[in-house]
Amino acid sequence: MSTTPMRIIASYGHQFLALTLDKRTDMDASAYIQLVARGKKQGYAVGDIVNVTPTSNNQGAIESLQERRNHFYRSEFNKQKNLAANIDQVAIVCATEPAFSEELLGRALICAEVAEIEVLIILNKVDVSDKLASARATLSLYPQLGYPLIEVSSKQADSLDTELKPHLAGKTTLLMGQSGMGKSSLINALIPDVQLKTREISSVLNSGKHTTTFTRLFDCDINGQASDIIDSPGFEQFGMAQFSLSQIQHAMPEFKPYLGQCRFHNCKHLQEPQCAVLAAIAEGQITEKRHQFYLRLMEQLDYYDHARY
Ligand SMILES: Nc1nc2c(ncn2[C@@H]2O[C@H](COP(=O)(O)OP(=O)(O)OP(=O)(O)O)[C@@H](O)[C@H]2O)c(=O)[nH]1
Ligand SMILES: [Zn+2]
Repeated sequence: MSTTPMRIIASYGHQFLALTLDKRTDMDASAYIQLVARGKKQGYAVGDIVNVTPTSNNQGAIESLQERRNHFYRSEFNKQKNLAANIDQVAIVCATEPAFSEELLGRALICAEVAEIEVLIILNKVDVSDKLASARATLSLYPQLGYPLIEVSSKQADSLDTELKPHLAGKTTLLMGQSGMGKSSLINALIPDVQLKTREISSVLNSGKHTTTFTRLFDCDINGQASDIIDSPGFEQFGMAQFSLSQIQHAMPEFKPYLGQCRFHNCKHLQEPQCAVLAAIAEGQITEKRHQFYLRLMEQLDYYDHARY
């Protein structure tokens, strides 16, 4: 039997909704096809193109996955948490208040680097003026590492028009952030009727239980260009059990010029003699803060490795 290519536009646990490639998410909810994964349980992500055998009007079985351009996920031990596939960029929402976790930001940046996906850092709630200076001070490092940083307030439409929309127009963006950073407020401001659309999806996906804790894609018009925004649940952790130490080292942009320059080829940049990374820290080319971050990641990899075997 022949299969039909479809794009996954929502996922909740092991349930998926998809649309045929000619349809948009702002059409009637009856266009959504509920998918089941056949055979070997494989992880699928919002944004994946899958080949589907229709089983009834609004249902189908996933037969295979089309090759991904990229794949963004986090993982704790063997549990893989798919966030999105085939995206142009990851936008990480931070806020002046409540304070965001720089650790989680750093981890998300590593995942994006390994997956070779562009990043945008959004500082939201810049109208909270008494917290602005400290948020800016924390984030000032990241543009130096090559990550674009913009400042917005979801309560000030002009800041979205001038700062945010030009970055989103014509692109597929995964929007992520810790709970409370204002991700939903940004999406509400960007996409009209989003709450209604979310309710429709949630009724199909989760048999009537209204939940917003699923990942879903909205195709929308931004500055006259077809754009996709993928909304993901607020996260409180960011496991990276999938990576090797070398991948992490290469995912730190300021480490890159020094890798391979140490005396020992397998240098871990801990306290080895003639370590180029440690020398760069002493010269102020790499911050102490990022080295500490790197050491914490390394410790965690050791922990995963020992716990696995
Ligand atoms: N002052 C100010 N408050 C904001 C802004 N954006 C959002 N908020 C408030 O911050 C709180 C959290 O916003 P949400 O949009 O629900 O945050 P979220 O990141 O979607 O959080 P979860 O739904 O828990 O994932 C709400 O009380 C919003 O009104 C902003 O730009 N300025
Ligand atoms: Zn070294």
